[in-house]
Amino acid sequence: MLEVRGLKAWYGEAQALDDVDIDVAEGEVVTLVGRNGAGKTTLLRSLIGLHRHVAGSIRFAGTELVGMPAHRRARRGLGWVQDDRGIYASLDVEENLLLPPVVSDRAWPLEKVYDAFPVLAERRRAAGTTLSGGEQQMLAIARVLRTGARLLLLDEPTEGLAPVIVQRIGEIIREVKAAGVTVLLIEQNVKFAATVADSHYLLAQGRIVAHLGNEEFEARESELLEHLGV
Ligand SMILES: Nc1ncnc2c1ncn2[C@@H]1O[C@H](COP(=O)(O)OP(=O)(O)OP(=O)(O)O)[C@@H](O)[C@H]1O
Repeated sequence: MLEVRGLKAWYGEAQALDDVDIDVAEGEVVTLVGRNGAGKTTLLRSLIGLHRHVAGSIRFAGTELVGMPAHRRARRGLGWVQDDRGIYASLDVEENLLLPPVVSDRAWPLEKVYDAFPVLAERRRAAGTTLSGGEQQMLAIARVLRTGARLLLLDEPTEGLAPVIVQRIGEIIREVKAAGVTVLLIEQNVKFAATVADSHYLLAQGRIVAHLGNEEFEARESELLEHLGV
C-alpha cells in the first residue's frame, strides 16, 4: 500500500533523511523506531506532505505522492494523527469528530466510532480539552477513522500517557487493524511497539538500519534498547 524508495529530505543544506526505503502492506501495523533526532518526524511529515524539501519516491496505493500537496494526500486516504492531537478546545467531542471532511466511502459513521470508543459517546458534549490525555488521543484517532482514511499515521501516540492508558491505546490499534485499516506508527517505546506491530523499521541518523519482524524485534529487545537508546 505504501512504498517509499530512496527518500531523502533536507532542512536547508542539512540532510535529515538518506535513501529511506519502506514498505507497508495493506492491513499491516508497522512501526518506525529510533532515538531523538533520528528523522522519524521528518519522515512522517514527508509522507503527509508537510515537509516538501525531499527527493525520491513515495507511492501510496499506486499513486506517486511526491509533489502532491498535503490536502490532496489526505483526500487519497492518508490519515495523520498529530502528535499534539490537534483537539479544538472550543468544540465538544462530537464537533471535533465531525470537523474534518470525509474522504472515502470507508468513512466510519458516528455510531461505529461510538461503538468502538464508548468513552467518546459518554463525553460527546464535553469540551475537547476537558478530556484526559488518553481520551484526547482516542478522539484524535477516532476523528481520522471517521474521515475514511486507509492508512493511519500515528506520531508517538503513547507519549506522556499512564501505563493503563498505553495499554488501552494498544487495544485500539489492534481493533483498528482488525477493522482493516493499515497503520504506520512512530514509537520510542520499544516494549509497546512489540505489542502492536507486525514489523519494525529502525531509523538511525536518517537511514533505515534494520527491518525486523516482530518476533526478532522482541528477541532483540534488550540489545535494541541499549544500542538505539530507545
Ligand atoms: N525545522 C528544522 N530545521 C532544521 N533541522 C531540523 C528541523 N527539524 C528537525 N531537524 C533536524 O533533522 C533531524 C531529524 O529530526 P526529526 O525531528 O525528524 O527526528 P525524530 O526522530 O523525529 O526525533 P524526535 O523524536 O526528537 O522528534 C535532526 O538532526 C534534527 O535536528
